Amino acid sequence: MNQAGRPPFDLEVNLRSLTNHPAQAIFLLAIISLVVYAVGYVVYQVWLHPLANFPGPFLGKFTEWNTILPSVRGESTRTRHAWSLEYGDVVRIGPNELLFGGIESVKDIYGQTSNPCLKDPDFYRGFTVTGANNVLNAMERVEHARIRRLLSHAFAMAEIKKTQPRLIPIMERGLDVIESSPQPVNVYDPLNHMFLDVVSELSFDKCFNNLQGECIREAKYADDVQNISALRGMFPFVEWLPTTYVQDAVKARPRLIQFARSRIEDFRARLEKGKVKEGSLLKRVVESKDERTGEPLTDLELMENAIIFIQAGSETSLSTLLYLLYEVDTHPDIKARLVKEIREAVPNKHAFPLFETVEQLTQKNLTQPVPSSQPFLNNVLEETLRLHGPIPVNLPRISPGKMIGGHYVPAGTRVCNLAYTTHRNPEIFPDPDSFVPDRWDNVTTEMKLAYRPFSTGPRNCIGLHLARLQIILMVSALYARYDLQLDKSVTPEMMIAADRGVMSPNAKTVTFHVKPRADS
Ligand code: HEM
Repeated sequence: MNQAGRPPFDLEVNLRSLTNHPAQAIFLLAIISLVVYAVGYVVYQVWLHPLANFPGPFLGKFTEWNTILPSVRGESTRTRHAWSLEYGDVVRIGPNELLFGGIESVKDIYGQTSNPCLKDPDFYRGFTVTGANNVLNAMERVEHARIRRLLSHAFAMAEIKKTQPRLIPIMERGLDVIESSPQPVNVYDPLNHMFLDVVSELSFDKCFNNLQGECIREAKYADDVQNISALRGMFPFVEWLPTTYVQDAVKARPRLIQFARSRIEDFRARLEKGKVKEGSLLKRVVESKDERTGEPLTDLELMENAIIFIQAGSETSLSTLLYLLYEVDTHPDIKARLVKEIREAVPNKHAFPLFETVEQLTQKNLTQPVPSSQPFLNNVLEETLRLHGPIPVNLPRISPGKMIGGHYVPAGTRVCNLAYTTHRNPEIFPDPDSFVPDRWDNVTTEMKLAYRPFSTGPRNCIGLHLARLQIILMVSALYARYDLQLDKSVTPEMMIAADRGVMSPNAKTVTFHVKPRADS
């Protein structure tokens, strides 16, 4: 007996007892192997892995949960930004994942190069409802280029301008709903419906009519499905989770497919009868043939792309417009300048402006070198997109094995550079958290590199002209027609962005007093 009153440890006796109880022995062996494997795994990941020399949070060196948990909590973008501030320009945030924060790496990750970083299939494969490819989720360069070529003509600014006779009546309807609502009015819902109506008109060639209370369920199917797209890609088993959020998305998918299919069939039927209206985006797409194969998009591809336009093109524009109105209203001097500029360009408060009327407010005046006399609306929009662009989020790519931002990154490593971080670089954008439209009077090379609300390179936003046109038209029409005043109930906390892939005001409540313009 030892001092504690226990018999001394006898290895031979213990081993003999294990041989007499094989089940216990197997269990013990399994536990020991597991512990050895776990210790070996952690030692390898932390000290011997090819990414071991990059700094970063300790958990991230050996577990994906480091990035998964902030995503599930809707805190992915702000958490990643905080890591960049804490650890520097290159951070190892996952076992096989690097987060870049400097502008040098932007072109290496997202730019047009002979050895590009392609989209991460684990992330993007969930962005399809039928399994067919669309322009957002096509991973391979050749396949993506084929779809993009077929779509790009329809999305060129010249074509987008031609859609105005179809868009403006929808926008007018949106204004009517806002104006006729009891005041003050939460503009979130009518503007959300309006952008969904606009994008459905262009994508399916038939408006949802959300503003009139139609197709609300169908628009929600698209939203529900989108909520778990990225999660589905990374964890295919997520659909088994019995939470309402996930199960709503699972139920919505077949309904969305059925709805989209019927809309495409309806479009085909109208096309055959010559009943499709002019300025139809979908008509342009259907007419496009691949210059290599001579083939157009298949009906399944048409459907997939139409759904992606709805998902990518509504909440993004909505969020940008809401933040612009909020920032302008909370900066009275900026509001006075912007309203004056718009009312001078659009003197008739009863007419809805055409884009051509206000376009000069969005372009630099090259004959006028005095910065302070540059168009102000453009600066206000750029500054809104810098601070509140709706997709400054994780857009993961895979390194093919190359130098990125001055570091060699092995093939297969997941890489990303957040626009959220480059948009807040204090050396490029002094006083980065303040809303300062005038900073866009003097655009430096660094600002051009850092600023990418629509991303950059071959996978940048195909809808950027449409986004700009509809936001500029709405801002111009709102300030030309109305005296707007933010209601006191709207607090900065309510405007903090919810982060669900698209960032938009979390409270979904942005209340304004909207009165017809007082002056003549
Ligand atoms: C202010 C509004 C918008 C912003 C800030 C925005 C931003 C972006 C960004 C950052 C990307 C890159 C996504 C990635 O790499 O995964 C993107 C891609 C895309 N956007 Fe937008 N977007 C806006 C509006 C629109 C609109 C109105 C549409 C169409 C109706 C649209 C359709 C798309 C599509 C289809 C892609 C995928 C392009 C590709 O991979 O080739 N977006 N957008």
